Amino acid sequence: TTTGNKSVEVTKGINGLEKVILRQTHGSSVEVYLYGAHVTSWKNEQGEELIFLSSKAIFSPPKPIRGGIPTVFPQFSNLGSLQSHGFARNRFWTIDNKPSPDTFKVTNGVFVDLLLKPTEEDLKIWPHRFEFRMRVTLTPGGDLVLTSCIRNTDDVGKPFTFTFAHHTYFSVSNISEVEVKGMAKLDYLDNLQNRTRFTETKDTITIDSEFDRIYLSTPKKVAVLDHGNKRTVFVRKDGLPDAVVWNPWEKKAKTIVDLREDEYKYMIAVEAAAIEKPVTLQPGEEWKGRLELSTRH
Ligand SMILES: O=P(O)(O)OC[C@H]1O[C@H](O)[C@H](O)[C@@H](O)[C@@H]1O
Repeated sequence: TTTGNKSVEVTKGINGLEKVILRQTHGSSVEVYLYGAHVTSWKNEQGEELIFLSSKAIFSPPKPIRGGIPTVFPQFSNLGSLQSHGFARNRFWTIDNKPSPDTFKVTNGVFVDLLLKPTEEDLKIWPHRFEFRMRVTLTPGGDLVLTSCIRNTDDVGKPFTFTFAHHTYFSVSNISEVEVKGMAKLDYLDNLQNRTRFTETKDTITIDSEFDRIYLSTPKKVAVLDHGNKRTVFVRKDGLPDAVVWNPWEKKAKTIVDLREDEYKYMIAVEAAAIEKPVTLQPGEEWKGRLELSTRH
């Protein structure tokens, strides 16, 4: 355990892209790139990396960063006419130094507030004015919390509808050592079978081939156990009823240019999402979502 001061540092990351480093007194840290509001690192107090980042990740716009926590908005996957997973993950966000005080609850963690607003170019592909604020917090105990607030700022009276995911890639010792708990008896849409709906029969999910499912209306708490390094990450979520579980496995991994061939073994994506029931916002309305990742409880 290292001790130091808690801090927020804005610095240059890979390829000169700006990133923010959050540090807590007991040694935990988080890194988030302004490009995509993309978390690329979360370390516990022992300095262990909890988030998977591809060794072949391309930090070069417009390519989204492979690994970390991409922000999927306003469209999950190909469920619409936009590019896969929408555009929030490959836009430059800004640091919001003055979020309105009622946007996020006061916390005693270290945090940074990020903001995305559509450009005129964005409005051509998705004609809706919005403000997407995301607060990235590292709590005193080393938990990572992402709080999102999306507001319809359209003044001509048009609602809009979106799907959403925090596409979290967890770092694991080996995929064969991993269990995901919390999906027992839930319905899911299988992305590998045209999103056909099934009901989960197993209490615990283990993965030994390509896996790509949207579990529907899951509990607020899901656990990702890694027996290889005796670590469990607890995923807590609010406003994000669904959970995507994804591993490309060997064959699909070979088709992903920014993933090393064997790296599918060292990752699992467990994504807090709102997919089955898209969110609609009337002008002036806002939506809030929350994801909390913890190794302690
Ligand atoms: O390659 P990307 O566009 O980043 O998508 C990566 C993956 O994201 C989600 O987990 C989807 O369920 C998968 O079908 C998709 O392959």
